[in-house]
Amino acid sequence: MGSFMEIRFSSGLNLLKPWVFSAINWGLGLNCFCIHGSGLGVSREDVNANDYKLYEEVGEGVSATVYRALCVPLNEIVAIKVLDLEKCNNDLDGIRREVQTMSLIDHPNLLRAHCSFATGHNLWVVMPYMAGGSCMHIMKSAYPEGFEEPVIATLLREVLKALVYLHAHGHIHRDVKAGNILIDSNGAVKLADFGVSACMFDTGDRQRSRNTFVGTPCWMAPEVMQQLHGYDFKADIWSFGITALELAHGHAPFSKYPPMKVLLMTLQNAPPGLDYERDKRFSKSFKELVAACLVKDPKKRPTSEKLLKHHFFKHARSYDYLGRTILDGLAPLGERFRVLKTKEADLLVQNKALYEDKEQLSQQEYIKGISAWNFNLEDLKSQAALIQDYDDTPNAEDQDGSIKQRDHHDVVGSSSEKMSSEMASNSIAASSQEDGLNDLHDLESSFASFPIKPLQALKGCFDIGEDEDANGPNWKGVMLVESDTKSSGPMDQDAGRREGENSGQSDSFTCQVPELKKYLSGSLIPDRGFSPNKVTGDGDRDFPPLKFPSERNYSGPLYRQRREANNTSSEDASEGAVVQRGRFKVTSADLSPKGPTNCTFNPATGGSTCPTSPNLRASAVLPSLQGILQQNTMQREEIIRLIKYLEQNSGKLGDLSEVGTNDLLQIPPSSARERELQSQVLQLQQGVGNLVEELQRQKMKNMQLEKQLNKALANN
Ligand SMILES: Nc1ncnc2c1ncn2[C@@H]1O[C@H](COP(=O)(O)OP(=O)(O)OP(=O)(O)O)[C@@H](O)[C@H]1O
Repeated sequence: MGSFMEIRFSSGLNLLKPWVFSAINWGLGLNCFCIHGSGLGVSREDVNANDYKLYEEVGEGVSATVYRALCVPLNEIVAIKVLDLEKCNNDLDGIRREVQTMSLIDHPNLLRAHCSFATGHNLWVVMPYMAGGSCMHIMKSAYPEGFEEPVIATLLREVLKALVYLHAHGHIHRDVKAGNILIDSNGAVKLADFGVSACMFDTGDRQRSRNTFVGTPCWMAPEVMQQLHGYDFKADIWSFGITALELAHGHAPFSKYPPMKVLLMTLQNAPPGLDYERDKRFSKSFKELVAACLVKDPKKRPTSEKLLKHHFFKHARSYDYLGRTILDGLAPLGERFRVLKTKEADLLVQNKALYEDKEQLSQQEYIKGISAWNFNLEDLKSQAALIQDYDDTPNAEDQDGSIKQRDHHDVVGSSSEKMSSEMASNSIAASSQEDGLNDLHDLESSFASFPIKPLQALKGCFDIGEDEDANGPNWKGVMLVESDTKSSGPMDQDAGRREGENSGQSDSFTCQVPELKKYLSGSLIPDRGFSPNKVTGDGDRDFPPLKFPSERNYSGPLYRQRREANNTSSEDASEGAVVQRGRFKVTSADLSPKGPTNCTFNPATGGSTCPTSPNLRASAVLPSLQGILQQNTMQREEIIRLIKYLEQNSGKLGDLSEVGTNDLLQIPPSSARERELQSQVLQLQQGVGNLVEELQRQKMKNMQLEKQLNKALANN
């Protein structure tokens, strides 16, 4: 740990108002953290606010404002980060960590604090003034489409040197992003913001903090999001890779999506990367570097030390190159910051109708790329509720070189559009709601049983990170309420990376539907009565599993509407496709003309293997076709009977199919049994939906056969 020293606060003071607590520790007991031999060249134990003259604002974070300032005794320009301790609520540990780390680090590529002290309910952190500002601000002001490769190589190499140092000292930065890469007037690069950094050697609470969400969603490594096994310094390598993409495109991948969607996309999709076609302007070595960092399995990511030796860094220049290129002609930092702030304020006004209070703040913070975005459960629930089916192709879009206009303005605009359209769809589902905000609240309350670890909960409904194994899809029943929060599958999707990128796939979420063995083979009516337990079972199966792509199992009416709308899916209707649902298997080959003979109908399976031909004789075809028709009619009747049966046997099921899953979830389950029953009812509901879908499919098939029949009759 070298010079890293530990400064502890008295835990007995925790009940005090945070800023009082901090002022005591910063202002009295520990005074200020002064750096001996710092850039200011002095050691002062008695610094206070009177020694500084604050000038204009040059930056803003979630709980801090940064000013250009003059250190009067030394007549030197500095930056002062003013943290409002009242706003920080209980995150004193984070502040302490930041100040502590900033005071103790000693590396030319890390922003070191000169000193810090409490004044009123603020904490002032005095640091070197980085006149160029952050890379994010520079891009927003002058390079909305990102930097050229030599600039990126130069910036990244400096950042990597900082990471090598931090990692060697057992620290994880946890918030590597363009907004935290600062440049001084000469082009020197420093990684800043240790507000969420963590020490690998920590124990107790601090160790536990590595099992929490920390960072900014777009830059956050999958293992950080997952909260399963904790994470280590490799999380910084992922963020470093995302930062590389950010510097290349002017925005981070997925930056236009709401936070929850970003989390899910990061977990579910192939890792983002530079596209060999669309990002032609970048070298192969850059693409390789990004690909090496953005591997989902942290163990497969290189260390910062190894990465520093990557041949991509041969493109790097000395830092004064940055001064001559990207800083050249830029307005003073304060002025740039003011312009950007005005833009943001205008957009806030425009979007006021869409966002209110917390939601607005949260969304805006997220859009600004502020670290430690508020990941509280309520926010996550509402974000999750706003997620729509994956009908878009985020990867393709994010990697599309043609869509690189994301300055702040555009990002806010697109997000708000998305939010509004998502709210609109949800309000269709919840018909009684008057506006988008009400929708949001209602949707939030509908997540009464949303488990504490949201992403693990989502495993239950989105099958996060679990690939289908070689033997077929993972065939877990949907258990929204009682989902197994422990299970996790292999996260490494490297193999699929290139396919994902090239096809622009969206990697739709899939909801696994429960087993319906009894109803998809043999009689449609269960012979030993209907037992919900059987449905949830995971026993032997003699039929191919069903998957409903892009469906949320908790969206009530919306879910049903979507499925109904999809009933005429191309899968079933298209010629040449193999349609396989339980015992029904129809191929285009089966329907195509083959010859006058071999016309068979298997009443046991109901499957058609009956060829047709212009020369076919009606006498040969008709009995089979009539048989099929009859079979379909029977099946239809059976399905209807089954629906009635289910309605009778599960009491409220008839009502449930009307009210939707959301309403179900609004009733807080008081016992484990109740929860179990609730999840069984959900499964039953899905079973019914499943059967209805099957019925529709049969209808379609019927129609096709009728057509064939008519055609055959006409030919004869
Ligand atoms: N020493 C500095 N010199 C010049 N500008 C700075 C300096 N430190 C910070 N800034 C500017 O202020 C912004 C906010 O600072 P900082 O990131 O430290 O605050 P924060 O509250 O931790 O923000 P966040 O959590 O969003 O990263 C930075 O993005 C940068 O543009």
